[in-house]
Amino acid sequence: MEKIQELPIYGFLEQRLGPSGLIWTAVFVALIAYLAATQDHLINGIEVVGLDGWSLTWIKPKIKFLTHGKEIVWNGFAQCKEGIFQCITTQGPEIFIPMRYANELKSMKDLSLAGFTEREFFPRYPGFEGTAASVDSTIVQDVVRIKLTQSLNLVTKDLCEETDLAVTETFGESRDWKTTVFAQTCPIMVARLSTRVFLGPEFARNEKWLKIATDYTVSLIVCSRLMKLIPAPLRPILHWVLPPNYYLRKQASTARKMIDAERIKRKAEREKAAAAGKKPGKIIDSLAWMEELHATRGGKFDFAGGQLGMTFAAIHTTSDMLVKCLYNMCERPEYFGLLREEMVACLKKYGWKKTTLFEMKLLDSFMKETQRLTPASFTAMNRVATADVTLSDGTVLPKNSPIKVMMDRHFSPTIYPSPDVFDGHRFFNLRLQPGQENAWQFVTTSEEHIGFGHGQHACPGRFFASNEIKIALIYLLLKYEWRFPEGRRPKNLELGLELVGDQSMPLEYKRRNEEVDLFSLIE
Ligand code: HEM
Repeated sequence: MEKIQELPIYGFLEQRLGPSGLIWTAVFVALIAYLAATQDHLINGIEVVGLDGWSLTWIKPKIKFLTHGKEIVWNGFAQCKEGIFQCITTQGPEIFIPMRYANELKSMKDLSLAGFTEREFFPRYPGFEGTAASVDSTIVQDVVRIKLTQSLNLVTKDLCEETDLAVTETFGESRDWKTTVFAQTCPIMVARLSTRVFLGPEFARNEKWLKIATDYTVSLIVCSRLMKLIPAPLRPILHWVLPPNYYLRKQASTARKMIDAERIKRKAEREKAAAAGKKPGKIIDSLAWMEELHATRGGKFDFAGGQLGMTFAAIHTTSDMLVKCLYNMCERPEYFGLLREEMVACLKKYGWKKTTLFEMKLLDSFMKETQRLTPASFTAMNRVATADVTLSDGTVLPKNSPIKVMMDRHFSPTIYPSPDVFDGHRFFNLRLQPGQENAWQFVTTSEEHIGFGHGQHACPGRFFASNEIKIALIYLLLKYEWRFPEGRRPKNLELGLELVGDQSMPLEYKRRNEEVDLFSLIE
């Protein structure tokens, strides 16, 4: 300190600012230096696009990305060699890679999805347990990939039963036109259907749980976005005082109490059955599968976090797809007749089976086309490189760099003629080509369609989601007529590269006579 006091500048500043002003200036300078030293740096060797100049915290380009993300990324793709570039997204500098690399990237062991989750969804902070569970263990992924997918036949009956109840309770029996903001009612309906399979009928009808199941995802996304805007060194302090984070912690803690109580109840029932020398009744739901995998694998596992994680992955993604499908049908009402015809023919022929849903190929094509043009995000396969990764063209993705694959091929005229035009029959027709029957299903991922990602981490819940969406649409279309109110069309919300179905669009609906008695078909 004595040395500093000897400097001529010290005397000058003390005279100008006074002793307390001097201390505040020193604190301010130290903070700026700290922020500059800890901020994300541009990635070496990768072309930069969309940047107007250097910035200390990237706050300006981060905000610009929220409003102009798609434009920045599409321009970068057109401008840069091999279409690979970096730009500042809401999360700092990230590398964008065209879809033709999807096969090359899909199983690279040095590209980590957990690394992306760490970076994007803050699993180490309280309240974010829903993302921590899938970073610290693979139980959630395996429950979905193995147990749920193998049990699709078993859970179809439960799904139909719950959909029947939920749709009737939500939309009623009126033969007069009524109005609903479907994007608001849909997540609650999807939460109920999914919860029936994740946690059983009691939870599916428990309003407290359904509120958590629908709200937690929204809270988690809001908190993650907010945290991303805050410079990294300030996050460990500021997250405690941000009101959305407080709400997120509260939701996670309520979920924990409910899941813990359910586990205790199930354990007591197992013990009671054992004491009576009986075999405990078999429960078929995701909590039971988590218990089963945990018992064989051992180690620590957060069951409440696991359930929140499933909810986070499943509900808003599925609901958004349903909303966009129904908007696309109202936009092209001729499809209502065509789709109903297919649904009725399949149901009459097969009843409620997994094959019934597989045979609804026009519906499947309509869903895949909806996802091609209006995916939840215009990028997928989000990863972080855990070592330097060299691509076939020689491009090096440096260790620790975050990467995203752009959905550019979804809009390529060589793969999809008239790519900007919605064609509900597009994938139906592609599947008619010899040898292509399974290549263009809604659940198939490829270098030409990455709506569910691709490769090792491709969405394991897509088989369940496909069935759930089809069953919901069967009930919604066979039981009700749907239309847009006069003169109104939905406007999807674009935020960065994300695309959410219009949240305030009213839809008109009225009860119609279904051609088959859906309830009596449930075996
Ligand atoms: C239409 C609905 C859905 C869409 C659009 C969707 C989309 C995605 C995407 C794009 C990924 C990342 C894939 C990648 O990085 O390669 C993903 C991962 C995942 N999804 Fe889905 N998803 C949906 C429904 C579901 C459902 C219903 C579940 C659970 C039942 C689920 C569970 C998961 C899980 C656990 C992961 C992480 C996989 C891993 O860590 O390897 N998703 N999903």
